[in-house]
Amino acid sequence: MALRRPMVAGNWKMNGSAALAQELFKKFAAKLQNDSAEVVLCPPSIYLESVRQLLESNKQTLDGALVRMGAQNLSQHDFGAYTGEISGQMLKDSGCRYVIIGHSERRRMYGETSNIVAEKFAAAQKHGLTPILCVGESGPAREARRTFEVIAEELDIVIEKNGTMAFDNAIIAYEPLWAVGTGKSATPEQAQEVHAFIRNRLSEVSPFIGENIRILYGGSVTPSNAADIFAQPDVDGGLIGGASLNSSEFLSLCSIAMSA
Ligand SMILES: O=C(CO)COP(=O)(O)O
Repeated sequence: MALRRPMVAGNWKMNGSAALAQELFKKFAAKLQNDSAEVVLCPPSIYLESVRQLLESNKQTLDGALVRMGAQNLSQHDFGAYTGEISGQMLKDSGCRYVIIGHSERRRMYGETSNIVAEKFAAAQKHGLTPILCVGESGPAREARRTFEVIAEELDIVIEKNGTMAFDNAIIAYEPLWAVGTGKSATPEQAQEVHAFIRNRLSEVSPFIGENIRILYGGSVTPSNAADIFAQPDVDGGLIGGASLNSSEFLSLCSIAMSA
């Protein structure tokens, strides 16, 4: 059995504040005392510096806990005339270890095609960031029994452009669109089924990667449904939206992951 350390990553989306970061760190210092799960904060880019400073100033109190920082997006380009964009190198310089790639909100609302997602995946790795690649089917696709087809397509484009070995340093998040922000999470069985499919697909090319890659579930995770979802054999934690904005709920989710 591979030892995959569970991860709880908070995707704040366009929410939160420097004050929320401070509140979270106060609770981390009191309650996060072991490294059996990894905790990642992905605030809006403008707050990365606040979180970086909090990570730095809480080094002692967080001793034993693994708290890290990620961004929500990056440019596929290295530099240049791309107004409003942020490069992988800039995120790396800001202290990020992770970056979310291909979130359904970006695919849907900002025209990110699977090709762009694959380029962003490459850009992240080029600059020493670990991509958290989001995949997931829409409600109609699930109803039409096209879930596996959609997931396979989204994965395969990234594999084709970057090679399977690129997944040696990546995380995948399964986020069904019908569960994101709807209050209706996937059942533990639905999540397990898709996670196993993703793991098997990667295992076909590299059993090592299939066995070791962490696959997070995202979509309406709360402290009341997390334990059953995180307990599934192929679920390695969660990518949390709404509940990551409430420090008590987020801390509960971290504790649940630590005992999963
Ligand atoms: O999109 C998500 C995380 O990236 C999930 O959002 P919710 O937890 O708010 O459903």
